[in-house]
Amino acid sequence: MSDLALSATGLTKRYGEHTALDGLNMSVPRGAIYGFIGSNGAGKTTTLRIALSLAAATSGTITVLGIERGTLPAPAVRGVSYLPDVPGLYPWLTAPEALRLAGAVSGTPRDVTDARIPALLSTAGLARVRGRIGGFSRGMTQRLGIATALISAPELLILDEPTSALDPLGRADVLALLASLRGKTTVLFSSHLLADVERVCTHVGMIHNGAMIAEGPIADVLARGSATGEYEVRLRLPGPESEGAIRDALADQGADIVSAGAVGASLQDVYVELTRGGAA
Ligand SMILES: Nc1ncnc2c1ncn2[C@@H]1O[C@H](COP(=O)(O)OP(=O)(O)OP(=O)(O)O)[C@@H](O)[C@H]1O
Repeated sequence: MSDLALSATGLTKRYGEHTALDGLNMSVPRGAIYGFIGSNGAGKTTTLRIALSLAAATSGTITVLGIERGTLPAPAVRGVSYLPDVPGLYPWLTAPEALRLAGAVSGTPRDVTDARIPALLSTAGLARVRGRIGGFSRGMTQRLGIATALISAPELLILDEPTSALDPLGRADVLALLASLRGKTTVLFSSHLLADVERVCTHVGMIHNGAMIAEGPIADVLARGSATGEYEVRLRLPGPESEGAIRDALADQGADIVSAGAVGASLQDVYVELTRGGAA
C-alpha cells in the first residue's frame, strides 16, 4: 500500500485556451492534515474536482487511495468523502437525522451508522445540541457537515474552504475538529486563510497558476522563507525590574531591539476568551 493517500503527476487541465492546471505534481501522505493553499483562480477547486471524479484531466494522472484516474471519466473512489464550502444540509432535520441520512446516502449499514452517531456528535461538539439545523449557527452547521462526511469512516476527507465563511469562534471550533482527526483520517483541505493552515496542518501545498510552487511538511515549507535577520527569544523575567538591565545588556552587544514586551495572547485568543466569558 502506498504511503500516499493522493498523488498527482503532470496534472494538466485546459478549458479551451485557458490552462487551469499546468503540470501539477502533488503528494498527500496518509494520515496528514494537508492544507492546499493558493489565491483565487490558482487551480485548487479544479484539482479537487479531478480527484473526486467530478472532472477529467486534459493530461497527466492523479492517484487517489491507490486508484489512478486522469483523462478518462472514472467512478468515484470508495473511502473518499467530500464537503463543499457550504454544506447542503436540510434545515428541517435534527443533527442525528442528518447523520442518519448521510449514512444512508453513503451506503453505510444502518446499525453501523447508529453506532457511530454519538461519537461523531461528540467530536463535532454537538452532543448536547437539540433542535433543527435551520436554527444552527454557521459554525455548528459546518461542524455537522464534517461529521456527516465522516459517517462512512472515510480514509480521505476532502474539504473545500471549510473555514472561509465562518466567524472567529466558528473557525476556532472547526480547526480544533480538523486537528482532532490528525493521524486517524487523511484530511485535504483548500484554503486561502494561511493562519488557519499554519495552525492545524502537518503538510502544505502551495499552488500558483496551476502549478505546485512549494510542498512538504509545514516546517520544511516555512524554512524555505528567507531569513529575516531577526532573532526571537522569549524570556521569563525574575521580576519587572530586570527588564532595563536586559535591554542594556542586549544594546551592549550591538543588538537593535525590534520589539520587546510582555507576551500577550493573540487577537484570536482574546476574542475567543472574551466572547466565551473565559470558559474557552
Ligand atoms: N468550467 C470552467 N470553464 C472555464 N474556466 C474555468 C472553469 N472552471 C475553472 N475555470 C478557470 O480555471 C482557473 C482555476 O479555477 P479554480 O476554480 O480551480 O481555482 P481556485 O484555486 O479553486 O480558486 P477559488 O479560490 O477562487 O475557488 C480559473 O482561472 C477559473 O476561472
